[in-house]
Amino acid sequence: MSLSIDPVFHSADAASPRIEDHHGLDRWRELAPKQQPTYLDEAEVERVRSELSSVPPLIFAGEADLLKKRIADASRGEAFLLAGGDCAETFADATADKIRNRVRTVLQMAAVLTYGASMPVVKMGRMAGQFAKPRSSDEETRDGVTLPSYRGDIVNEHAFTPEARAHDPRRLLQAYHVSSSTLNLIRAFTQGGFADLRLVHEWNRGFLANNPNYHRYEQLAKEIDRALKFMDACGVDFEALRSVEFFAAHEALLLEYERALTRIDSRTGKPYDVSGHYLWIGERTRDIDGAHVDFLSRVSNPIGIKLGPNADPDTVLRLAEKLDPEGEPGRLSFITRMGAGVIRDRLPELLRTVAPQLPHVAWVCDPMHGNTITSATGYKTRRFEDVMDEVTGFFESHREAGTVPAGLHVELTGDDVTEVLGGSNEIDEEGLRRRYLTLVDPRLNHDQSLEMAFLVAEQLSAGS
Ligand SMILES: O=C[C@H](O)[C@H](O)COP(=O)(O)O
Ligand SMILES: C=C(OP(=O)(O)O)C(=O)O
Ligand SMILES: [Mn+2]
Repeated sequence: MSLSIDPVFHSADAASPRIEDHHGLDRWRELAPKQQPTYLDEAEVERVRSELSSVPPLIFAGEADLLKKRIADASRGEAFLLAGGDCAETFADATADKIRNRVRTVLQMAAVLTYGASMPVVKMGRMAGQFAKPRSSDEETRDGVTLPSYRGDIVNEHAFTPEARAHDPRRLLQAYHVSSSTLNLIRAFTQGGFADLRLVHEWNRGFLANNPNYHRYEQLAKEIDRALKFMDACGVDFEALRSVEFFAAHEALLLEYERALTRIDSRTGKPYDVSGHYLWIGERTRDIDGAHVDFLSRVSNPIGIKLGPNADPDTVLRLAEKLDPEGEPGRLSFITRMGAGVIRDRLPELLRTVAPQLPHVAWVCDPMHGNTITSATGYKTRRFEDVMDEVTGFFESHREAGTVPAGLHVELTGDDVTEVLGGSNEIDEEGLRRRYLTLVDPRLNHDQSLEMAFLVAEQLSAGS
């Protein structure tokens, strides 16, 4: 990933709705956007909007274009996309250790998947901007007290007090600065030697040595070991494998934030949302005539759309027409999140009806959001076996339809949390109590993430 940020962005017309809006970047304001905060101090919002409109971009438009090329490769089956990270990043967890652990987990998974798929893996973090959460309910009640729901650190604080839960526009600025320092460290890690393939392989050996299911993964691990020794013997330049491309992704939910961080790229004259390389529209905000689809149709980044079990072919085709009228390779990905119980019913129909008309769109599996349950002990959780079953259903459906399974999008952390049931360490309902740290959805822990990578690598190599 290029580190140079060329002076190519004009922010002049990209900031305020009062200035002529050539690109329709403020049209969303007329479309009653869903899931937005309610700010009481409009003057403060205006100050924040104005400041965010003049801060340096977090990414360079050329990087977003490069990612489009990589996603186009994935849509053709010439690469595999791996996106992973927290459901909700927090300001408090933007520490060097936690960022390193997440990047390391994605790199470790990617190394295994690269071998399994015999293809490059496009690495992406739900990181450096994943701070805004859509919620099922506007309010939360505890012991008879009702307060606004937590909507992510960019909106309010998780603590259950009226002050903490108030929507504070200054958090938009804090989110920008935390994203900036997170992305800075990600760039340092991925360009500075931390991503060295030999190092990543050593970490994977360490994971396997301690894994109770070692025998399950032993064969693949030995093959990777031999492949690396073979590369070494052939004189492969491992120095060239010390840095990797790593892209930042988040849900484009808070349109005030995304709008203020949109700039005109002077190379092309087109608007780019420079808050992250890749932006997706969530299941709750993907209405065809809604504000989110309108806004994202006007920026040139690669875009994802979440598709739940109720997504019908006609809606999906209309979304594609609006968001990607030119059928630009890599512009659009469909992130399906159906649920293990229904993916084998719902996905094949979409693949049969939609995929032939949209051959340039990448189909990605989010096996998390359709598989959320509440444990008997009261935790919002997921079963590792359901998550894996959805992944298997995804590969089966694509195999049967003759279409390309282009990637995986998962909620994970690099730490040893106990939020998802199962995996080889057999976290059970009681075990959830030990280290349940997420503020919204349950994440795979480090070991569960790697187990997933080994299991997916098997499916990828079976399909190749
Ligand atoms: O991450 C996804 C959603 O924001 C999350 O699942 C919503 O959770 P809720 O149903 O608890 O509001
Ligand atoms: C909100 C999310 O997902 P979805 O829109 O698919 O529910 C998410 O990815 O955290
Ligand atoms: Mn989530």
